[in-house]
Amino acid sequence: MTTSSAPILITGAGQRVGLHCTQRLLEDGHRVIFTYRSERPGVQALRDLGAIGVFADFSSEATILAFITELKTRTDSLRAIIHNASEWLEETPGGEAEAFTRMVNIHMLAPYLINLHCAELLQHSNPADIIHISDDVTRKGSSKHIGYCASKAGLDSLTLSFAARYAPAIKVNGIAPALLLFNPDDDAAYRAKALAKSALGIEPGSDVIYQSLRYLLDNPYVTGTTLTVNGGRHVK
Ligand SMILES: NC(=O)C1=CN([C@@H]2O[C@H](COP(=O)(O)OP(=O)(O)OC[C@H]3O[C@@H](n4cnc5c(N)ncnc54)[C@H](OP(=O)(O)O)[C@@H]3O)[C@@H](O)[C@H]2O)C=CC1
Ligand SMILES: Nc1nc2c(c(=O)[nH]1)N=C([C@H](O)[C@@H](O)CO)CN2
Repeated sequence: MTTSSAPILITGAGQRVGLHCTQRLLEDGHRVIFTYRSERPGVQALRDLGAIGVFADFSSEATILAFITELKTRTDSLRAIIHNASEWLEETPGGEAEAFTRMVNIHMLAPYLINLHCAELLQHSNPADIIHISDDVTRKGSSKHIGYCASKAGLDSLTLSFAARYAPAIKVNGIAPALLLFNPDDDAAYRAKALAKSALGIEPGSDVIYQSLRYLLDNPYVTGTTLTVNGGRHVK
């Protein structure tokens, strides 16, 4: 399989899923530009592997536009754009509106503005892809992460709209995972409860997202689709 010389852009790749997928894409022979907000060991590890790290804070229109401007000084072409950056915030007393606004900006405004302003960078790639990392929770809602779920549902809508707008030049798809990786502070009771929610009952890790990315990048006949990667939560 020949890989395009144009780099893949992936957001929020300093840790966890984004870090793993970036490492796998580099192993596949892709060039990668990744964004980070915090300087983490994973950021330097990716630089050491030859990836280009660009600072980005997607919490406001101004900082999103500043990133787009900086990106265009680093490349004049892209093979794909993968929107992975995310915050998973619960409703907290007095902090609801601020958290809601942050997540709408990260999960909706950033993909929206980047897709609008950076589609031109994809024009010389064939195939060209935009991939939104969403969440299976949009299927039924979430009583504990109302704003998060709503913002991810908005991202699912962007998948449909941009797929229609950019076809046939650019494929636009989503991936909707359920539990992938626990967080360090998840206790045993939470872990058991989360595992019991799916038919397959496992913590799959990040590679199931890389495998989904690989499928979407390689398949010429899929657009406007959001892949469910949830261990069978919907049949439990
Ligand atoms: N982990 C899981 O089990 C699941 C994950 N998902 C989705 O999969 C994707 C990857 O998940 P995971 O790896 O756990 O994600 P993380 O929670 O680790 O977040 C990924 C990155 O997003 C970046 N980020 C957060 N806020 C901002 C911001 N305002 N501006 C720029 N970057 C920001 C962070 O960057 P930095 O560290 O540099 O600050 C962080 O490293 C996400 O979209 C998530 O919603 C969906 C379902 C389950
Ligand atoms: N940005 C993030 N989004 C999500 C995370 C995370 O750690 N960061 N984690 C989850 C949970 O694993 C959830 O799927 C468990 O039911 C959801 N989104």
